[in-house]
Amino acid sequence: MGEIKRTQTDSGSRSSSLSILQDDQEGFSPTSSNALVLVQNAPIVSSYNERIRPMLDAIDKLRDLMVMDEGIQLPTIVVVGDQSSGKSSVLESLAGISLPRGQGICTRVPLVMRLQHHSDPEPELSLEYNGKVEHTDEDNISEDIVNATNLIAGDSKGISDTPLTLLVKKNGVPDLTMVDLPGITRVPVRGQPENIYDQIKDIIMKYIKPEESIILNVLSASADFSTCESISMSRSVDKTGERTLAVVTKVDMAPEGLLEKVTADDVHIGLGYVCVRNRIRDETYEEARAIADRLFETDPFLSKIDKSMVGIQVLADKLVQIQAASIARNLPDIVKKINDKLNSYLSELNKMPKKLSSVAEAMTAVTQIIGTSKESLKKILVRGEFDEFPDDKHMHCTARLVEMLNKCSDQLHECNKSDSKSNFLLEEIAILEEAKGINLPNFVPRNAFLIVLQGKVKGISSIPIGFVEQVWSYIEDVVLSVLKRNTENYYHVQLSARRAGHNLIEKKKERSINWMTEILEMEKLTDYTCNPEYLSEWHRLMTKQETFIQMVLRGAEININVEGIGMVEVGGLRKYSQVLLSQAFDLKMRMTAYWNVVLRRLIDIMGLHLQLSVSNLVNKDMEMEIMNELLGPNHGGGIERMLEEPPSMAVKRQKLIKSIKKLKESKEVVCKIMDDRFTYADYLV
Ligand SMILES: Nc1nc2c(ncn2[C@@H]2O[C@H](COP(=O)(O)OP(=O)(O)OP(=O)(O)O)[C@@H](O)[C@H]2O)c(=O)[nH]1
Repeated sequence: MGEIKRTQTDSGSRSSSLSILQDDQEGFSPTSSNALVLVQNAPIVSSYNERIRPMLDAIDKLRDLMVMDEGIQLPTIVVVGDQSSGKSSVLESLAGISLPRGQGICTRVPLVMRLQHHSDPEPELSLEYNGKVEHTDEDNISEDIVNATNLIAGDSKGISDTPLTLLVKKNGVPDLTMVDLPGITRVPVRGQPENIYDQIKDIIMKYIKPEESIILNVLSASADFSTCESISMSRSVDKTGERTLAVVTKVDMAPEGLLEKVTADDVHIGLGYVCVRNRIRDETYEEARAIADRLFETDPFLSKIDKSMVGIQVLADKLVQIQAASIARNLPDIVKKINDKLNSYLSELNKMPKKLSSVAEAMTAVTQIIGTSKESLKKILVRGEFDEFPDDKHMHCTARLVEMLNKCSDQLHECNKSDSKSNFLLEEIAILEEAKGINLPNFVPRNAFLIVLQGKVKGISSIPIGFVEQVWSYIEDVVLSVLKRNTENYYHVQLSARRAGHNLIEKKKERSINWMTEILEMEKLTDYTCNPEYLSEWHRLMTKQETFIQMVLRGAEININVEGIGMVEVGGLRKYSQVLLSQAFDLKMRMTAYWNVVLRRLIDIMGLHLQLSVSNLVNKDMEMEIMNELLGPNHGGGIERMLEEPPSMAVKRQKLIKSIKKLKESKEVVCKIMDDRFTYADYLV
């Protein structure tokens, strides 16, 4: 049995170092399962180990917490190599335990191997996968790994990227965490999918891409390194090789020329080469170690290789140092990333709406939503304050509404002017001729005036109706967008508010159209105004009547400028009698004076109606409609439904809570070691 050699330190402690030696011959028991043994170290080495261990433990804890899922990469030694290059054999030698070995694909899932030295002579081994922990021992570990792999990746030769963690607590092992990955193969064997190469490559790339990863490239001595797939993969992510270390296995099978190969370093391995001869077949670790040592001492080719480049101990030392340096280098950044992520998730969670847990809370939320929406709408629709939407001109409502009203007014006035200048008085004459009766000739018949008036009102009626429709569709737009903004966090209220908003505006629009139609009917029915402007304007216009008629009858002019109308053609009027022309002129001037009054009356009243409707909408109708939508008999249960979060929101909240929990635990882990007064730079190599 190999033994662990210890001596008392000055302080009497029995702490172990990383120094790994092969058992010497004296006192060596061949039954030992340990390939590596520890000797008591100088205090400086020992303290180095004691300081590194907490950092490694912290990183391992972060790995267990799956902090990598949050996009925080951890320093990891990743073991890659072409199929059967000897990856598992190297790990076995480092751990002193049996792993599944053999020809063809053995490693089919990422195997996270955590080696931890512990003082108890009894090793403790456990496997963790799919959220469970299984305890095992050295005799069964190989078989248990195979079984666990089968459970994760299936019984055939398929692979999976679900990791399997093997924790080895054993006296004398170096404190190392490494991930063994499936070996690269181009040709699928029976039971393997056609794209096996791509699958393996994807897993390997995922692990070796992060800058924090150290690549342990396992190369068979007999292989041409430059054609190894694992070399081309590692070089694709680490061009200079600064984070790649090469282990050359099977040196016993191809010793010749190996020295030249590793010294030439054609493939740019920045962290250097270590040549090893692994345990094969049923050799014990001790036998294997002795054979390896002898080989590097006596083989004519291998003995020429510098001793700092051969043997498992050298590999263990290098790995521990590289690992420590990598952790020390990356730890501050990891701490920062954990803090940054945690803060950003916390603020995201805080920004999310509070999850409603009772009807009272839901009612309060609805009241708040309605209150806020009312205030916003009062500001933009009634008071003309647009500080909530400074850059969105569409929401500067009072300005937009008055523009619509002005446009409507322009259209109405344009329509009035459209009386053809060439048909001047002809329409009036035609109506007068049909409205004549047995009565005195110098009275303008009222029915003739009403006929002209009705025609004119009919002619413009589509303009105010169009205006009403345009205004309400604009208000609907504004109201729905304010409601949407204020209900964003309450899915069901948003739906109800939207429905309520739409229904309400439809009702208001219908009322306005009915009202407008009634106004137009009123205008058609009666010619009335108490506005004195009508009479004064008519009088003013009538002062030109005599002159106009004389000019027409004289026949000297074809075009005459008529006050209030402009230039008109009069050639066709000469044939009519003076009485008829006088009546027609009178009728025209009455209508001109009165029409101005009608148009102003329409525009004024449209403006006032609009203000009243908007004010009612904002101050009472909207609240009533939304409440009715949420609580009314047809849509009961609306408030209860508010207690359910929309699925997307619930998923997001759960995800955030989970990530925050993970990051808080991670923060605790790193805080603990940051508190210990390490100077991390001390560990940089
Ligand atoms: N002669 C000799 N054989 C070795 C050495 N290292 C490994 N082998 C043998 O090579 C074969 C493959 O070794 P593994 O350790 O299973 O290789 P692997 O890279 O882990 O294999 P996969 O994970 O399946 O790709 C086994 O039969 C080992 O015994 C060595 O140094 N010398």
